Amino acid sequence: MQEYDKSERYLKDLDDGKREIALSTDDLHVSYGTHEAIHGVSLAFERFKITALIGASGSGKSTYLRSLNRMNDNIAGTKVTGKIMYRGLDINGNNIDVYEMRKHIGMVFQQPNPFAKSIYENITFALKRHGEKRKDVLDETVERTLKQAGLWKQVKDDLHQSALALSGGQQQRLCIARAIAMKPDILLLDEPASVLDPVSTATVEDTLMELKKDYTIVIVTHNMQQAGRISDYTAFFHLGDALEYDETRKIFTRPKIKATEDYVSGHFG
Ligand SMILES: Nc1ncnc2c1ncn2[C@@H]1O[C@H](COP(=O)(O)OP(=O)(O)OP(=O)(O)O)[C@@H](O)[C@H]1O
Repeated sequence: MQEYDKSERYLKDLDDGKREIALSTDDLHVSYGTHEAIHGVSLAFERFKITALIGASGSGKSTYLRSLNRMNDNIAGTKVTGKIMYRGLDINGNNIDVYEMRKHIGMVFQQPNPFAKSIYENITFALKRHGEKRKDVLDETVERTLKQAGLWKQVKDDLHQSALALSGGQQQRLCIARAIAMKPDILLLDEPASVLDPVSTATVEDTLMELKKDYTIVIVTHNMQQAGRISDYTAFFHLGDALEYDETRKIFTRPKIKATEDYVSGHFG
């Protein structure tokens, strides 16, 4: 593994007062038992932009992403310290209603994971759990989210069919529709296209480009072309640190540090 100088960090300070920051972390550390996987990462995510988290396997991208809406709370023995700031609130605090917070910060996972229910039920599940019974509101949500996820035309006549009958790419777009049904501010996606074929990947990418009009998106991806195609900003993770963070075109054309250059040019391993 290539050596690197930990002091060598080029983290663009987006939080300069000129942009609207939707979410940020300040000195975030994450440990699994005695193993610290994230060593104090401070990043700010601009509103209505797509930020890609890239880096080699095991560099901590998923661990960091999962922290952003406290999914690591579900893993026994995990400790997260540092601040996660959302709307002026440290959502890593003890007094946070995590369930409520996740309505604002939604997540889509690598494997499409629709419930074994109909397309309609998948999308309306959380709303109904929150007490919404009005059919017109539920119908409107189903249509709106499926349109935003680019799936409406394909499934509008089959809304009461099982979601499990959809293709992998369609299932993933349904999971995106489900994630936006609660109208979150922020969408976290952990390699949402890595198990999909190129055509489905392209449709998911198109969907994300559409969604950034309304949502702030943070996406983990191993696919450099994908990061280059869809993201505005890119953070390069290396051995549990964010080493470089800048506009994507700069990360890909003029990275400031060698570890980033090696990774984006495929010379890293
Ligand atoms: N649930 C867990 N329990 C213990 N250790 C974990 C757990 N999840 C991740 N780790 C460890 O944390 C470190 C970072 O892993 P993480 O999955 O966040 O990296 P990653 O960059 O997302 O990797 P990949 O690209 O392979 O998904 C690794 O050393 C990994 O072994």
